[in-house]
Amino acid sequence: MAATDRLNQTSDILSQSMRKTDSSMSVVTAESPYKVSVVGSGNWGTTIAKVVAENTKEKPDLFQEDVNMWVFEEQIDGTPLTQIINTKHQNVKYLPNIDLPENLIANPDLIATTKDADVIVFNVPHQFLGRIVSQMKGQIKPTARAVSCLKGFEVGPKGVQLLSDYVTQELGIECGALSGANLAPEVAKEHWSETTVAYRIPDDFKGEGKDIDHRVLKQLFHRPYFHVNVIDDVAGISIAGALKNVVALGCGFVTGLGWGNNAAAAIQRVGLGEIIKFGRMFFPESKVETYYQESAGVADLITTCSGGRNVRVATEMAKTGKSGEQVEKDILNGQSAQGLVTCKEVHQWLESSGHTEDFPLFEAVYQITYENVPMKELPSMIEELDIVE
Ligand SMILES: NC(=O)C1=CN([C@@H]2O[C@H](COP(=O)(O)OP(=O)(O)OC[C@H]3O[C@@H](n4cnc5c(N)ncnc54)[C@H](O)[C@@H]3O)[C@@H](O)[C@H]2O)C=CC1
Ligand SMILES: O=C(CO)COP(=O)(O)O
Repeated sequence: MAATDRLNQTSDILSQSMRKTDSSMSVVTAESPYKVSVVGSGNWGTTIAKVVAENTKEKPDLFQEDVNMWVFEEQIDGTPLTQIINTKHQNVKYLPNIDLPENLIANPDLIATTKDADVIVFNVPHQFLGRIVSQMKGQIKPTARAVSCLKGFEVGPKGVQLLSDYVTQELGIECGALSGANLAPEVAKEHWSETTVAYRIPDDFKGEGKDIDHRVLKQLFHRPYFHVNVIDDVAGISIAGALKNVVALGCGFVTGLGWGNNAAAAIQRVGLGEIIKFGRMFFPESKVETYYQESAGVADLITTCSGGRNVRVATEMAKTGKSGEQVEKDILNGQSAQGLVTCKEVHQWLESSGHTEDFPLFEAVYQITYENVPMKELPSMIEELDIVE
């Protein structure tokens, strides 16, 4: 490329990035500031609630300051967790040693937390979502909008469904998604990271200043340490977020066996291929570029396989020979490794749709986790099934 072309290209990139900064910093207001609630208070639930509450405090023209966070109540040394959060302003069990904003208010009553909300941010391990939304039915504002920060799928009689679509179907409100390379402990410590928010503007959009749109979502989630890109591809970011947890289990198996970085990289390579294939096969509306351009794609795969809970659980499974469920209990102190649930659900779906052989890594992870297939068989399972294909 000629030097002048390179110069022009650089100046294009710079002006694009300046436009990006401009739009993220433009003033966005609402006719009536939006009330935001968070459903969930685990490791990521509390971290996102912190992010959101910091923004609502700084933007009174757009959001009501107080953010309610629903907490699945439990006693910590005889004191309710909600009481500890509201007095000590720390979630001592799921996000210890992180100070939370005082305008973040913990509440054990799900309906009281969400009934007045204009924006509901869902952030619970996905095995609990069904029960939560069934309790919320008919109890929230019909005009509310939602964002799901969960990573997983709903698999049932209707096939495989995105969790955001499940929320929309069950509650009748538009639901987008937030997903990215975001290990909660790092975001909570305000170490810089990126994320992707995806949201489709619904047909009943009430207009700028009256309803949630991409600019409002950027204002809600973007922080100096948490950079947000807002796009339309809800399916792409949700598929990547759910399936990277399955790949991370595979990565943990080879790591725990002591096979080193080459093996871990091989699992991630195969995993990325299967993630993209899954998206194209079952959610053709998802965009392939989302997987490599967005934080929710390959970047999330890398961070999770480097240091997430799923890779840690699988590594420990390999080292101790214990089941995934047992290791989760032993090392996560009540947190969840979602790959254990997701690999089972993905298997159910692939089996019922006749596609197990198209996804040898996902299938191998399932068989190792639940059917006692030895981990050392993993390379040959991927290879043999590749040959069948
Ligand atoms: N932790 C992380 O680094 C990240 C997590 N995610 C995703 O966010 C979602 C939420 O994860 P975390 O907040 O980390 O949760 P977590 O893994 O910390 O789970 C603990 C939470 O589950 C709740 N819980 C336990 N039993 C329950 C029940 N029967 N009903 C309702 N809630 C119950 C606990 O009260 C606690 O709030 C998951 O889908 C996860 O994959 C996404 C990005 C980062
Ligand atoms: O989704 C995550 C990072 O983006 C967290 O991954 P783990 O659940 O494996 O910790």
